Amino acid sequence: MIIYKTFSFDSAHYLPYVPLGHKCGGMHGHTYTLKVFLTGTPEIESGWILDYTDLKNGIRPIIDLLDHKLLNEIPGLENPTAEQLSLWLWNKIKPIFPGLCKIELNETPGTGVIYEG
Ligand SMILES: Nc1nc2c(c(=O)[nH]1)N=C([C@H](O)[C@H](O)COP(=O)(O)OP(=O)(O)OP(=O)(O)O)CN2
Ligand SMILES: [Zn+2]
Repeated sequence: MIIYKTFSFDSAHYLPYVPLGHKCGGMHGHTYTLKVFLTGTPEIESGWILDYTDLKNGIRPIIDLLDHKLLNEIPGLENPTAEQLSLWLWNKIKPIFPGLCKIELNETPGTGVIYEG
């Protein structure tokens, strides 16, 4: 079974390696949406895989590293494409929640990345 929780954060970025004149070369912002998926078996006593509140409390400090920040200034995010941000998020979340099986990161409502490790 898989549970998930959705998070949102606002960040600025620019993409340093796009060709001259590309719209993403200049600084701009996105409201990112992150869905974190955990796989597991519901415990007999609680009936859940993990309390959503514990998931929220574990992910929140990671989101706080990104929210209202310039992503390019964060170590490991010097080229903050959605793909690189997904990898960065995976590497932060997996040690805390080993059941992590997928993340879905939307940069705009219609574009995003799905990463399954
Ligand atoms: N594979 C990727 N392509 C692009 C990325 C990325 O991270 N991975 N990022 C960008 C830029 O961040 C850009 O801000 C987003 O581009 P786009 O989706 O085109 O955004 P728009 O809001 O302009 O979308 P429209 O649907 O055209 O309005 C670019 N590419
Ligand atoms: Zn962008």
